[in-house]
Amino acid sequence: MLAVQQLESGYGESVILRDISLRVRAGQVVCLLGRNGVGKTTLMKTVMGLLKVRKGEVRYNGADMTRKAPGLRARAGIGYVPQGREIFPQLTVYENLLLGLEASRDGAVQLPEEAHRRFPVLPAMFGRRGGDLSGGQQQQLAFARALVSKPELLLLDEPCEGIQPSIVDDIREVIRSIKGDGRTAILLVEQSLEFVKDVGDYFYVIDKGGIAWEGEPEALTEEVVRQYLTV
Ligand SMILES: Nc1ncnc2c1ncn2[C@@H]1O[C@H](COP(=O)(O)OP(=O)(O)OP(=O)(O)O)[C@@H](O)[C@H]1O
Repeated sequence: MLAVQQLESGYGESVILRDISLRVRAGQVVCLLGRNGVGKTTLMKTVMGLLKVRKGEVRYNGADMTRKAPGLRARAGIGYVPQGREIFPQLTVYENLLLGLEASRDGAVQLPEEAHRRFPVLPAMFGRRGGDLSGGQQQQLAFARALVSKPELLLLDEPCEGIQPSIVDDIREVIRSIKGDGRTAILLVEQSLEFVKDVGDYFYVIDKGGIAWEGEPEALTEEVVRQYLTV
C-alpha cells in the first residue's frame, strides 16, 4: 500500500536521506530502525508530506503522493503520530480528538467508538486540558486522535519515548490489537529492540542515508544489531 522509491530528502542544504526505498503492505507492522540522527523522523515527515521529496517518489495505494499536501495524504488514509506527540495543550482531550475528524474519509462528524475503545483511560479525561495530562496520557491521546479517522496506514514515531513501562505495555497491546484487526498497517519508529521485535513483521535499517539492511524478525540477529544499531 505504501511504496517509497529512491527517495531523497533533507533540510535546506543538508541531504539526510539519499536513496530510500521501502514498502508497507496492507495490515503489516513495518519497523524503521537506525542510530540516532540517521533520519527516521525525516522519513516519516517526508512520507506525510511535511518535508518535500527532492528526488524519488511516494506512492500510496497506487496513487502518486509525491507532491501532495499533508492534508490530502491524511484524507487518503494516512495517519500520523509525530514524535513528541504534538497535541494541543489548551484544548480539552475531547476537542483534541475531534480534530482527528478533519482527516475522516467518510465525512463523520462524531467521534467513532474506535477512538477511545482502544484507550479506555481517555473518556474519563474528556474535559481536561491536553496540556494537563502526563506525557504517557498525551501519547495515548495523540495515538487515539490519529485513529479517529480510521487510517489505513499509521505512521508512529517513537510512541514509547520517555513513557512509563505500564503505558508502554498499553501501547504494545494497542499495536497488537490493530494488527489483529488487520485494517490498519503501521510504519513504526521505535528505539526499543525488544518492543519492535515483539510487534514487527518486517524491518528496515537506515544508515548513511540509505537502507542498509532489511528483513524479517528472525533475520534481525545480534550481528545486524551490532553492525547497524549499537553505538
Ligand atoms: N528541522 C531540521 N532542520 C535541520 N536539520 C534537521 C531538522 N530536523 C532534523 N535535522 C537533522 O536531520 C538529521 C536526521 O534527524 P532525524 O530526527 O530524522 O533522525 P532520527 O533518526 O529520527 O533520530 P532520533 O532517533 O534521534 O529521533 C539529524 O542530523 C538532525 O540534526
